[in-house]
Amino acid sequence: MGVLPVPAEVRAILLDIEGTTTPIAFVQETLFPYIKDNVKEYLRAHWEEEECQRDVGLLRKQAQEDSSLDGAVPIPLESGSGEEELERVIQAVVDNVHWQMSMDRKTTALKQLQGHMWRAAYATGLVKGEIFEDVVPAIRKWREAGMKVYIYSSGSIEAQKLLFGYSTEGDILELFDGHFDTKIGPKVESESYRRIAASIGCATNNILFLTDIPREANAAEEADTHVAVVIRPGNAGLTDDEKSYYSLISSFTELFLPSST
Ligand SMILES: CSCCC(=O)C(=O)COP(=O)(O)O
Ligand SMILES: [Mg+2]
Repeated sequence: MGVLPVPAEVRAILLDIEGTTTPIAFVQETLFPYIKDNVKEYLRAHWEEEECQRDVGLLRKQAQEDSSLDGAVPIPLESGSGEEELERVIQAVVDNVHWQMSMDRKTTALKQLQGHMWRAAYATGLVKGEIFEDVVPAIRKWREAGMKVYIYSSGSIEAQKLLFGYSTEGDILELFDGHFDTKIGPKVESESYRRIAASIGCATNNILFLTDIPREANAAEEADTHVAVVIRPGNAGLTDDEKSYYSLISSFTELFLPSST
């Protein structure tokens, strides 16, 4: 097992979810198929609700922005009433969601709808958020050492809270000082990390960001945030250059805090 000393100026640890706290397989093989299998039925059941209409509005706006992309699926406005017209629009939303998911897009519009859909899956016990076994004990230790701990995921804040609120380790939301999603900006843009630091009330170099994705690590580093790339079973492989450039950990227990005994 390696040891990665945490720089003394670090006051907060910012965690990615998929591939960092949580197996990619859980997201790709449990959470995402639930959306694909249930989106049509969900839209039919919730169509008249304000939240659902807001989600559809966001998806429609995103579809307009995506109109020049290969295979993009537009979402028409409902023109008139009737079952057939409603089914036509719902089918367009379903096709749009499937198209976005086929490319694992991280748009806020898609992530908002997914977060709302997962509510029922978690609340009924159909799904429990999977977390690597080193995560909870390590976070408890960091917090005892005075470290703040935040989540930054492309999954919506609501989806994050469901995953950790209904996790295999129980409700562990108390372990986090706050949550960020793509509403603060995409994870591959350095400005997002400056906004997160401003929101936490610290400098970017007071933060250590743990992620499985080198592009995200690169964006954070450009903003002067400390980074380590996390290697977990099922994560995409790294190039030799990435392996030699980034600090790497395969378990949260490998982080060594200056105040750790
Ligand atoms: C937090 S819920 C499911 C995860 C998700 O939708 C996603 O896109 C994961 O992205 P991450 O930024 O956590 O790698
Ligand atoms: Mg990730």
